[in-house]
Amino acid sequence: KKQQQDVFEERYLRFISILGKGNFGSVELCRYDPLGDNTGDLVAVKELQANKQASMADFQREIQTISSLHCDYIVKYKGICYSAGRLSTKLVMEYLPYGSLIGYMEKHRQNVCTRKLLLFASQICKGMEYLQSMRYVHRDLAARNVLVASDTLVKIADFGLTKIIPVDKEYYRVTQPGESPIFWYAPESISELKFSHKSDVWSFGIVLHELLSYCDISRNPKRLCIQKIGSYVQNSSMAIHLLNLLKNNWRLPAPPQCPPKVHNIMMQCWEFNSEDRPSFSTLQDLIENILLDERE
Ligand SMILES: C[C@H](Nc1nc(-c2c[nH]c3ncc(Cl)cc23)ncc1F)C(=O)NCC(F)(F)F
Repeated sequence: KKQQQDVFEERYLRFISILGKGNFGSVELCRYDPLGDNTGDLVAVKELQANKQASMADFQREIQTISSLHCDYIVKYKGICYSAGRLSTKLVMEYLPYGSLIGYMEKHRQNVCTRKLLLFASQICKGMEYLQSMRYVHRDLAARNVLVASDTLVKIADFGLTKIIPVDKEYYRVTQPGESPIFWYAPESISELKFSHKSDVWSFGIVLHELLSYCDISRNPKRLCIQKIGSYVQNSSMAIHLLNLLKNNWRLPAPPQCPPKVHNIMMQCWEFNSEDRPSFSTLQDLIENILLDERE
């Protein structure tokens, strides 16, 4: 179905603030205010940083991806803005006022109970189930790429690394690693740059760990892995050290006060062999069952 508003005119896009910097672009908070009376909508506008090496083709693919997604648990595409001056295209998305999950947890950790964490987890699971149904592999599922729409709704965002699985294959193999977030990567992604729905499941397990750790910076996956590996190891060989740890069955330790049933789900997502990992629909049921079992 056609978006109700596809093209935004740059002259009505009022810059308010920088929301953050992504893989190769920055996202700004703007008000789209054609009437000029501040009654227009707040929007999140992503643009390619001109100097960045990432090609326009990658950004066009990101726009193609997000504009094809229609799901309550995925950040909404609103349209594009052709900025004449800079010959560049801007991606216009809905603005989620509560920001990224990391920032939200830092601020609201006190009044977020385990049930709320599991509600967020099941919503991320539903978003990933939808993404899989569209044959997309996210490749960068992490708490930093989950946005909070309200106290009871989170959405998956940042499709900059998302790829489509070819119909005749089960996985996507990338050519160059890029700035890879290896601490969220499945073993086959680290060793063979292979990405599949099952490697997204591994990353979902890491996100579950982040949620149950309330996105505590002192317990974040990168920090815990480096503590185990040793901070003297330089980046280039960090991947091989992490891979060996995973081969020897080391996994992230259960977060404090993490219910055993939830830690058990994480461990299933972290099965070394991708085919032994649950699907997102199975994960959905596992999480729902915990929510139902532990109803007061
Ligand atoms: C680079 C941008 N970074 C940030 N964005 C926002 C944000 C708040 N509210 C938002 N509403 C819609 C969007 Cl697209 C972003 C924000 N807040 C802090 C950030 F550091 C980003 O896209 N991050 C990936 C993801 F969106 F998943 F968090």
